[in-house]
Amino acid sequence: MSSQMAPPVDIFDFVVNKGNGVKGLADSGIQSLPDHYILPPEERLDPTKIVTEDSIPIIDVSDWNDPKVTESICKAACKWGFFQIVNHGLTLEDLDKIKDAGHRFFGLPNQERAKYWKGKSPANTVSLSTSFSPHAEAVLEWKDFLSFRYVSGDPEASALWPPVCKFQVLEYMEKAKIVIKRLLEALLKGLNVKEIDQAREYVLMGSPIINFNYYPRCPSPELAAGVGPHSDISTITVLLQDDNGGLYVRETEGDCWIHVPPVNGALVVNIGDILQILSNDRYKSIEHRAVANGNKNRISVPIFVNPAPDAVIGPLPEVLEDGEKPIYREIVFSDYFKYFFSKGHEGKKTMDCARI
Ligand SMILES: O=C(O)CCC(=O)C(=O)O
Ligand SMILES: [Fe+2]
Repeated sequence: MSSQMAPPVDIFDFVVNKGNGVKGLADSGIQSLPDHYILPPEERLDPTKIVTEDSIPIIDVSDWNDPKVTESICKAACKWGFFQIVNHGLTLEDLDKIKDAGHRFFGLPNQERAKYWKGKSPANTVSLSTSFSPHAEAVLEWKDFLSFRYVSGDPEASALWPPVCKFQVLEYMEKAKIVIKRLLEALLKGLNVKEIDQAREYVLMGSPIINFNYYPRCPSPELAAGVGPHSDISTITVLLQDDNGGLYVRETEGDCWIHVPPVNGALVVNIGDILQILSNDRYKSIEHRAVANGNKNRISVPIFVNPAPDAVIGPLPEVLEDGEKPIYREIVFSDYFKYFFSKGHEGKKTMDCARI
């Protein structure tokens, strides 16, 4: 089908305004990467800056009650801001089902996907977009994403979300929620917080978002950004990647990038800006980026464990109880969220707006 179609003349209009996304572009018969996606050389991932000897920890969480598990999680959060977990309770089948659901959605014809395009979607809680902030970016990112705001038991979800994937998304979220709570309990224990009550739950995980990130096969992946360098604004992010690889994490010291190798059955966990703020910089929200693949479509499924929109975020009293000075002022999560999306990806600059 694709080779018989003429590539679009106005790329931005086709991809962004018409809601075909970069998936529509990849299917349109283009042979080379359009200028809109070509990064200036200094912004490309420099292959000489990829570290291979270091690796982020892989933590076996089969016994969440083992103090060693908590210790490994908290240590990794301080040192790397990133780790992978295995034996977390989600089965290989659970993980395959959610990735398959994402591929089904992006396998729909352009006009079927476009029904969910941002601003046109039948539901407030689901929207399809491309790149990051296409109207604010100098160069577009080679990525589409379908985003679901998850509210347990929400009737809108089963009525209006895309039928090809809605039940799998809801089922995955229900199961992942258990893992998320365990992770947060461990991480908060390391900050002297004994118990996560309802008020704390509202702040830590009041409004989770789950995405299907879709990176279609890319004509020149080395020239493009799948996702440019950024840190997540979440409390934590729990990400499922496929076996293509392509996720890189910035070294805590230095300017090199560490590949996060796909590990069968693992989930990648990273600390987001909100938990860095709550922990007054004990835990690190680390910059990362993703590249598309030259041979295959890549999918990843992050859950952004976000605070409720009106939650007020600042360093936790338990962290400051020994007289430590707060590094951040209090912010309302929805303000932080809006600021993040008002510009292109800019590494870790978003956090500066909260710094005292
Ligand atoms: O696709 C990936 O591996 C990473 C995506 C990511 O960093 C994000 O969606 O925030
Ligand atoms: Fe991210």
